[in-house]
Amino acid sequence: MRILLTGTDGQVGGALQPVLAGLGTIVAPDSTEFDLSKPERLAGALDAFKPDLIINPAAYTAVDRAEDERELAFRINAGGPEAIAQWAAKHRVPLVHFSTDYVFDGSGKAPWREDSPTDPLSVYGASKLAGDTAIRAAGGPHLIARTSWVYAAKGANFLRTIARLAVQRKELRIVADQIGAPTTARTIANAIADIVLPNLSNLNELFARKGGVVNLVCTGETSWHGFASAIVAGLKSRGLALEVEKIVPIATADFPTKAMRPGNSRLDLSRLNRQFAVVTPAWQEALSVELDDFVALQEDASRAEAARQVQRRSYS
Ligand SMILES: NC(=O)C1=CN([C@@H]2O[C@H](COP(=O)(O)OP(=O)(O)OC[C@H]3O[C@@H](n4cnc5c(N)ncnc54)[C@H](OP(=O)(O)O)[C@@H]3O)[C@@H](O)[C@H]2O)C=CC1
Ligand SMILES: Cc1cn([C@H]2C[C@H](O)[C@@H](COP(=O)(O)OP(=O)(O)O[C@H]3O[C@@H](C)C(=O)[C@@H](O)[C@H]3O)O2)c(=O)[nH]c1=O
Repeated sequence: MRILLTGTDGQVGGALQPVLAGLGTIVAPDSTEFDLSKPERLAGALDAFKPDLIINPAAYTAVDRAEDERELAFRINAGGPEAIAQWAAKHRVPLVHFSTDYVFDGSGKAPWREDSPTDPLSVYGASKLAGDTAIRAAGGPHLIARTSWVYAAKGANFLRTIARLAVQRKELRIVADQIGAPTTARTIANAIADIVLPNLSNLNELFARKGGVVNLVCTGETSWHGFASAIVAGLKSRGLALEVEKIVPIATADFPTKAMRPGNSRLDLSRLNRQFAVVTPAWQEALSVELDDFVALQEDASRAEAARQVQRRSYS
């Protein structure tokens, strides 16, 4: 089995790589070898890779920057996935792709279902929705896992932003009126593995029956303020020295950003639970696992830095 896995420098791709190891040959091209912003080149690359399964977490994820880079965001998030999906449909190769809560307008309080009406508020959300639509239109066997608020111990994400700000500032001001489910890349990777691994020999048939979009997030809900507060409490309880004393809940209007973000990002997990018998951990439980990893990485980095300083002193 040859698996083409994109985005392994990113959070979800990085978490998927070890989970899929041992299943066969994993081809993991970087963004120069398999550049989604050049959709016209992807079919040729796929002809050469000859994958039996494609998993595509690569994406343009800079939400605010996308407002100024609309064309690039659409090429990477819509044009690239469209080209991959057309190749996959033509060769009957199953495709796993990822979508976002930002395809919704964030109205109301009810969790969004897979078939709820979409109406993105941002260029990023619109570009991801265009990717989802193109994959469905290509008509091949596919699964689009729609997730939200993704983070990991490594990478560019909210956990690492808050950890950095918490050592720099006495006060953090964090929006408390956007509600969703923080989700670790590890949770996503494990769920995809639970779906894919037992069905490797019949993924086309599985995706034909149960494919399409499936929501995939940790269980429970919180606001970004609730998430930040849990991150800070978790870091403190693990002995990290932080400056922060106060985490002030604010309204979205008090934190102006280039891109608009949905107020209601709740995603309904019934389809994941029923169709795939996958149950994800509570967001607090997943956070605890990730914080252990984050703190271990910090300690490794401090030890490496201390060793470098000793070495520098011994040379001078
Ligand atoms: N992060 C989040 O909060 C959420 C993410 N999602 C979706 O989940 C998926 C995974 O996201 P996540 O792992 O967090 O993303 P990351 O931002 O962590 O990683 C993105 C990856 O995409 C690659 N990439 C970017 N541009 C290109 C390109 N032109 N061609 C090929 N590869 C490219 C990056 O490579 P390089 O480093 O070389 O640029 C990187 O490996 C995406 O589809 C995203 O839209 C959904 C909801 C929430
Ligand atoms: C740093 C910071 C952010 N915020 C707010 C801004 C925003 O509403 C919220 C999250 O900010 P971020 O910019 O880190 O997150 P953002 O990039 O919007 O995260 C999104 O990324 C894309 C890729 C997705 O698909 C989404 O599911 C979601 O995870 O926190 C504060 O209120 N105070 C702060 O100090």
